[in-house]
Amino acid sequence: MSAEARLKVLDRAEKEIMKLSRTDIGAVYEFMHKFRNNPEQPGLDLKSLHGDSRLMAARVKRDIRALLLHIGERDYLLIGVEHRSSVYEDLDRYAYRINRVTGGLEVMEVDPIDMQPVGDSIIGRLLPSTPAPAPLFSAYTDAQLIDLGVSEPLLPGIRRIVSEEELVQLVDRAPQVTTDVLFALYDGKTYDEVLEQITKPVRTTDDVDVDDLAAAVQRPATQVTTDDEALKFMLAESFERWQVFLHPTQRRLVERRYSGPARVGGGPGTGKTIVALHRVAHLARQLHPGTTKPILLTTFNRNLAADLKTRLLALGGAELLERVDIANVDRLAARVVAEQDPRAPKRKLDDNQAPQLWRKFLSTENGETTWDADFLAAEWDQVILGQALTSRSDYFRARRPYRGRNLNRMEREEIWELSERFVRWLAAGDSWTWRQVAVRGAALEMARAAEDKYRYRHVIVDEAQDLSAAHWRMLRAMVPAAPDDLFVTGDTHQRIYDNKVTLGSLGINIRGRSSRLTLSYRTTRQILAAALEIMSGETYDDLDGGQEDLAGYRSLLRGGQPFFCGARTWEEERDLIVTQLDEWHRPQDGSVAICVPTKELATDVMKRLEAEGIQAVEIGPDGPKVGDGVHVGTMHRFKGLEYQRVIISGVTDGLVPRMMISRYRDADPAKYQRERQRDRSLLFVAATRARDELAVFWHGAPSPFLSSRRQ
Ligand SMILES: Nc1ncnc2c1ncn2[C@@H]1O[C@H](COP(=O)(O)OP(=O)(O)OP(=O)(O)O)[C@@H](O)[C@H]1O
Repeated sequence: MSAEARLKVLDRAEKEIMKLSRTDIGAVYEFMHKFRNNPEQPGLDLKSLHGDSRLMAARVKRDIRALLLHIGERDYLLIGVEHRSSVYEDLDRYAYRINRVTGGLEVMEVDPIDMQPVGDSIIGRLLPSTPAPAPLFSAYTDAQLIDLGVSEPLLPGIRRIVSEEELVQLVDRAPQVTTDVLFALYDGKTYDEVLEQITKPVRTTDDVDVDDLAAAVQRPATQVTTDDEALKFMLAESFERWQVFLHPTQRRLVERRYSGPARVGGGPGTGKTIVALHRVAHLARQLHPGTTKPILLTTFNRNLAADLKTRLLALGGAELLERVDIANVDRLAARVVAEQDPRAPKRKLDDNQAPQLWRKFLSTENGETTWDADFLAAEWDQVILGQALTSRSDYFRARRPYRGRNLNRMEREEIWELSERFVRWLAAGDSWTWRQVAVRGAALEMARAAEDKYRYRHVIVDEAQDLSAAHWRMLRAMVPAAPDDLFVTGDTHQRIYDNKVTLGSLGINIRGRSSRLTLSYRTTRQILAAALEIMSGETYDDLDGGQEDLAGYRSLLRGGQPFFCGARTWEEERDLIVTQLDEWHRPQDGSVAICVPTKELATDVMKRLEAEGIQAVEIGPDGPKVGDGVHVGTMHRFKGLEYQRVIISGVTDGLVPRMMISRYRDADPAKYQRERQRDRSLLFVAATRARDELAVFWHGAPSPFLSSRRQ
């Protein structure tokens, strides 16, 4: 009798498939189609493997077999792909278990002779005869390790591990949670820290029945794909793992139903953007079909928005893209204003021109004022626009944190007057700043919301740390308060624009719906350690008035130590850059980037590369101009990018942090601290763009942020 079957693919099998040749991947793809149509068709030769009636093998092609688990009735799970000889030789080496902590299904290989996981035999050979070093995990009992989520069948092998090399071998094919837990303990985290940071986020809330495979396959801890999209991607060579397999912690955040606004934090490279993209796809699947765009996906700047669009297309295709509005937040505000206020000024000025504009305004329009232009510019930018204050009485009542000097009522009256005149003066030149556009956009959207007019059903925000109060007010007003209304991802350690907010005070209550990702997929442990050193000694907020740190932030990737080197002069430092590129064999395929603090240095570096016959490609506001070459850009441009190798150059005292901020040191200590923290974050962002290798150069004295390099 023929009957269709449901076939899912376990991530473990998917990894094995990816190691096959393209022709064999194609054969697996064909096999899956045939199997779904009728698993009993004779050509597939489906049979139970001795030892376990649920474990089955089927024919993919002459020398390849699929290893399957029969979940129940017509449900099967592809758990491995093997060459025929190995399938029939050592069938007992496969073990599958339902993890009691995560409730997920775990499949692993165990040794046929002594039922120990593969790797033990190698470990056995590696063990020196005398004297035996202490096993790495002897401080923990079996029960403790199991409580942390370690897979039980692997325990005997784990007990014998005495070195990092053996640990790496054992965890190579171990389930994800086991790997995470063992590495965290190995890194020196305490039992309680691991329990809190690694186990708790993946612990299932259901009662786990260790025989119920069907329930286990449904849980997020079992990483499966339900269709053959992944294989299609692989064949098209556009496949990236994140498109299909999320870490259980990530998946939980994506699929949860939140009773209101929710926030996901976490260090660089932990997959916040990936989570935001999957969240969009998840929410879109639950919407009624239609032609509208009920979901907004927004971020801080233009090139990041363009990148989100490309990635969302890869994840869900044109169909998903059609339901989602993607725009950077300033463009969104400009759109709102253009739609509702056609008389608004046309020319939009960069916010950091404000001090210069105030100076010009005061000298041409108001010769007699005693106020300092920088002070007024900061008061207008940070307090009036920063808090999106639209009336005189709001300004009289406003708290002015971080502004140093107190202002009495009369002084506020004067500043408000001057600000109004300044705005009129700008408008007379048909100009205003982007911050003004955002404030106007927020006011217009709030007026619409007061009439129950909303633009979206769901709003997803990436790079949330950089949005201003006005941006948040506008976004809040674009979506009605309801479950799953706002979902925001970001990392305050990477705040590189001067916008610090408390979401609660802006009508966005994330209390109790805030989570953090801790596993970096991008950077090696060695690079992470160097980047974290840059951040030492500062405190960071959690976007809601509290503090946040990077506790538990880690990576399973390994590589060489980052290279730090100083030169005497800028000329010599450029020699260092060329030498470093030579050492890397001058790759010009877009895998290397050079990051510098200023535009002038970027121009100098590009000239030097060109003189060397190396194609230098500038990273502009929309990202690198072309994909090839060696990319060169200022630190601000690096947000959202990722390279195999990165050189950060010009990390010199006076450039990082910028010399000009020292004028605030006494005049406005709070501003000084903020600016210094921003520059530190810029360096942190730059350092965490590197996947495999990082080199950091300076000339003269190194930046104070490289404290351990200073004599
Ligand atoms: N589950 C996953 N499987 C495989 N790769 C992943 C996964 N999650 C994230 N990645 C990869 O890790 C890298 C970083 O992801 P992403 O850009 O989402 O991190 P982020 O937290 O937003 O980083 P940043 O804060 O630095 O912008 C990307 O290359 C992404 O493809």
